[in-house]
Amino acid sequence: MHGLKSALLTIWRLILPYATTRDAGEMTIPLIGRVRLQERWIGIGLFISLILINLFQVALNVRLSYFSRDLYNALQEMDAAAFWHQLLAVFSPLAAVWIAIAILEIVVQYIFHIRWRAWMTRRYIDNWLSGSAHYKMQLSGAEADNPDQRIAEDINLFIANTRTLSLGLLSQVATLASFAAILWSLSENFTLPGTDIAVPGLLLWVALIYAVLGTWLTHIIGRKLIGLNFAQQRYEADFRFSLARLREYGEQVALLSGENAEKEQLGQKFGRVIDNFMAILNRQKKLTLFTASFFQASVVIPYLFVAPYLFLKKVTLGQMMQTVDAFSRVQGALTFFISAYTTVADYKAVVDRLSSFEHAIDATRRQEQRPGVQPLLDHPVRPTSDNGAIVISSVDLRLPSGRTVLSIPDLVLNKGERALVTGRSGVGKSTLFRAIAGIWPFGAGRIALPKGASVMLLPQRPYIPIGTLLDAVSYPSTSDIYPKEEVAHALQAVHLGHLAPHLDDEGLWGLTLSLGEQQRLSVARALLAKPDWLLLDEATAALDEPMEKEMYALLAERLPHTTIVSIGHRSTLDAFHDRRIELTAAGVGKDTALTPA
Ligand SMILES: Nc1ncnc2c1ncn2[C@@H]1O[C@H](COP(=O)(O)OP(=O)(O)OP(=O)(O)O)[C@@H](O)[C@H]1O
Repeated sequence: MHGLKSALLTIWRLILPYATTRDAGEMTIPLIGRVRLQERWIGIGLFISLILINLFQVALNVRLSYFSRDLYNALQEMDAAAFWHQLLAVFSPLAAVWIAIAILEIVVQYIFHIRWRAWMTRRYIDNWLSGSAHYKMQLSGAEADNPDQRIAEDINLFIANTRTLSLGLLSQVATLASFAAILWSLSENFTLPGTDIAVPGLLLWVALIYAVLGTWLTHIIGRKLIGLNFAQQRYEADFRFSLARLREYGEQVALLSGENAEKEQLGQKFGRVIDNFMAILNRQKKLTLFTASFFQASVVIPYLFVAPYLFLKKVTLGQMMQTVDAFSRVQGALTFFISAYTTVADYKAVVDRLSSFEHAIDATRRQEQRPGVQPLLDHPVRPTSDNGAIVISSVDLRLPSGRTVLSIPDLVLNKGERALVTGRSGVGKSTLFRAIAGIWPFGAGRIALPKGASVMLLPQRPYIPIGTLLDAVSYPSTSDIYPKEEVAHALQAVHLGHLAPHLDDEGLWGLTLSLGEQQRLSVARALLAKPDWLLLDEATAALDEPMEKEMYALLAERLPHTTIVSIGHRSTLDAFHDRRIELTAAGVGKDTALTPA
């Protein structure tokens, strides 16, 4: 019981944000035109329409059950006129309304689904990306597996199942209420078969006992499916992700002839998919054996009870057929849970996956706000400096494990001064840059940035998004921000002018461009973005020395107001900087003034 309560609460928490959003929405309604309303009212309005449609369908079913009684009675009495009347004057208009309602239901269902999905997907993407939560989740180990699957698939399934199960339940309750009344009145005077013991509403009691027993047994047999379905989704997503990753790193795998290792790993991942699938099959087999027998038996039961009365001529054929129909409807409503068990099992898995994803994001944010330590990232407001410098005071950079990687008691990076940060590999240079950029959550201390200053970081291996070359060069801005000519000029400046005619070409640019070309493309991004601070983390390490020199000269010439701080190992970099700061395990080692060439 407690489990059910907490599951319902979790579902409610997932539904609530859409039901209470104040976001503006717009919708075109036939005959009325375009309406602007808060999105929640549109969603709630659509859902209420679905409820009404479902109730109307139940009412139609009740009406049809009387049609069926009258039709069979007409047949039994060989009354042709009554038969044709029932078929043409009663059934035909009911059937026409039935069809129209079915179409309306589909349309409303689809619109409701896509609107809720669009809203929820946007919200999840926002939450996942804001404050670099996607990255910090990975770092802190709070990451929920396969976030892509949760956003792309689980939201979709959650909405589809919430709709089918809630509306299904509602229409089954309505069916139960209306047909239970019919069943009661039809079997009001029944006696236990073969005896004179009167049991009013006998068939209703039979249906009730039978269904409660069936539902309980279904749950006992099927409950393992919930965990198995959860695992299945995870294994499928792991396997898919490995394939996608292999595609991305195809060249490295081919160069290292890593295909055998890949095959082995893919085989293992797919093996898990198969093993779990077989476990599901096993469980499903037992469940189906039970539910199928249960449903087959329930076809015969009403006949067993009513047929003796028909032969004694105590009920008409029409009454018997209506009783059979009512029994099966009541039975169907009561055993809704049984037929929907697999959906419920899937649903529970999806709900768990979405809520654990939300928890992981929340946990990451809470970690940033842990009391007791002066958080490195004063999220969402970062400390600012008044003198235009980046001021680092008492900073202790740690790893996710808690181990300190670098301590810097005091370091000021002055505006306009080109600084080169050096130090042995692994000393923590990149981690310091991450902390300055505001994405490294582990550690304590204070890093103050000039108020309102924009900071851009160019890593050694630039990220190239999937899309056109224009998308790649404009990144992190969108491709409509810069005029194309400006982008083409930036490409020319970094000696990639030959790519300018291909700005609109879609391609795997991250795979086709050499690392040096990608680094130059990254410099072009900086030329376009004109940040106040540019942090180059070995961002030109793949270039030959003359080209590297040219890139630094270009940045100095085109971005005279940008302060450059570089990380690098090459001694030739000294010539482009005013100051060299050497980091050591003990903190800042030598801090030397340089004379730029
Ligand atoms: N996400 C992470 N989880 C655990 N350890 C990490 C993580 N990122 C970095 N580290 C560790 O932190 C230390 C510092 O890494 P960092 O990348 O800052 O070094 P670096 O000085 O830039 O090295 P290099 O010159 O080789 O690029 C390394 O020992 C690295 O293994």
